[in-house]
Amino acid sequence: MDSVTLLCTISLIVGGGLYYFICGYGSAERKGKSAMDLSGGSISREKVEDNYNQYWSFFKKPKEIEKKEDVPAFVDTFYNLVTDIYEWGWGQSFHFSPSIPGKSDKEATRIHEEVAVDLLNVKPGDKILDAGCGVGGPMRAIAAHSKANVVGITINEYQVDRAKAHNKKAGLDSLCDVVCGNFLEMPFEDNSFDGAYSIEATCHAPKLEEVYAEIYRVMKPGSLYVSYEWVTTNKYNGENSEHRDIIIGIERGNALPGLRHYDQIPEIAKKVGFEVVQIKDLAIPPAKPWWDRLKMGRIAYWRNHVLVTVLTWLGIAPKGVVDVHEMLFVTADFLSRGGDTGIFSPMYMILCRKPIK
Ligand SMILES: C=C(CC[C@@H](C)[C@H]1CC[C@H]2C3=CC[C@H]4[C@H](C)[C@@H](O)CC[C@]4(C)[C@H]3CC[C@]12C)C(C)C
Ligand SMILES: C[S@@+](CC[C@H](N)C(=O)[O-])C[C@H]1O[C@@H](n2cnc3c(N)ncnc32)[C@H](O)[C@@H]1O
Repeated sequence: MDSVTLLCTISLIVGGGLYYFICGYGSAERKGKSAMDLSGGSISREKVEDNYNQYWSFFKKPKEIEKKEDVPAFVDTFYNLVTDIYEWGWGQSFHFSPSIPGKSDKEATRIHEEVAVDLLNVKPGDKILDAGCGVGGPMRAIAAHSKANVVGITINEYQVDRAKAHNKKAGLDSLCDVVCGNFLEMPFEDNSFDGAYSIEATCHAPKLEEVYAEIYRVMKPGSLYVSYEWVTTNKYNGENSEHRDIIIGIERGNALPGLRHYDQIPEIAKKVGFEVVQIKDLAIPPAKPWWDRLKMGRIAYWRNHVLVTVLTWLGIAPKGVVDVHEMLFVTADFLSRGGDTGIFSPMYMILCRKPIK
């Protein structure tokens, strides 16, 4: 073989390998978003790093994030920064679910979503609300399963565009609609929904009573609302510094203005007028650990870290994406520790009814 042929062969092998490493490798749910597409959502690429620093500045002045009016902007910035990385490394459903032996992560995710809508007793054609819908993974599973019309709301405009594109691609745009807005003041009529749900989203509200009251307002009397809440459990001890570190780590890596204890959830629901029909921590055994998926992904996260660093260095990914990825890397560890110690659950389920007056 002459040297030119040898060089071409080596370049082909190295190039092919690199292409597979960057674009091809990954589980089924990761396909669709490649590392080459990582962006800062609606933020222009030169401002990603600044916005990441701005996100952290909220935690330097913790009182800031207690101000109701500042929280939506802080959450919006967070989702501009993380949405692409979530889709690339997790899929279109931005939540956890208990592991199910013999089922893939994708199947376990879908089952967790279907459980929610099954609790709502909705009929085909009913109109239901998804408060904090992300890029619509749950919305599409729920619409396909129940044949209900789902209207999602998210504070993040980039997610609205992503969700609409996914709905269309899945052929579900006639059942699914998405609007950009704040779930603390929704652009919907009183008593207009036949049911409502939120999956790991209301934890972003500075005051849970405000989002519950708003969801209550738009629901028809007699209809049901189910939420999967992020909470601390009875195992959490505020005097224990390890516990405190884990919870602070979870709050900071997930744009949370402050985690609530699970006893507060039904109290708040009753305060806004709901009847509490059922409460259950879906993370409790015999449910299998929801954090197994995070732990099992560790090698892939290292690979992702290398990839994101190289892509930023080459100028393909915007500056700042490496920092965001690193923040999520650290968060994954805090979340796993929250699961291992049992002090935290991301799936405290509450089912409520708006009474018929
Ligand atoms: C409900 C919320 C989000 C929950 C989860 C969907 C996300 C929480 C932590 C995220 C991730 C952590 C590690 C990332 C990894 C380093 C990267 O290489 C690929 C993406 C991750 C796995 C990422 C995916 C989404 C999470 C699991 C909150 C915000 C209320
Ligand atoms: C972790 S994601 C979950 C998304 C979706 N439920 C899922 O499981 O894929 C939280 C969602 O809540 C939305 N959210 C947070 N605060 C909000 C607010 N004030 N108004 C509207 N949406 C909000 C975010 O934009 C994001 O879409």
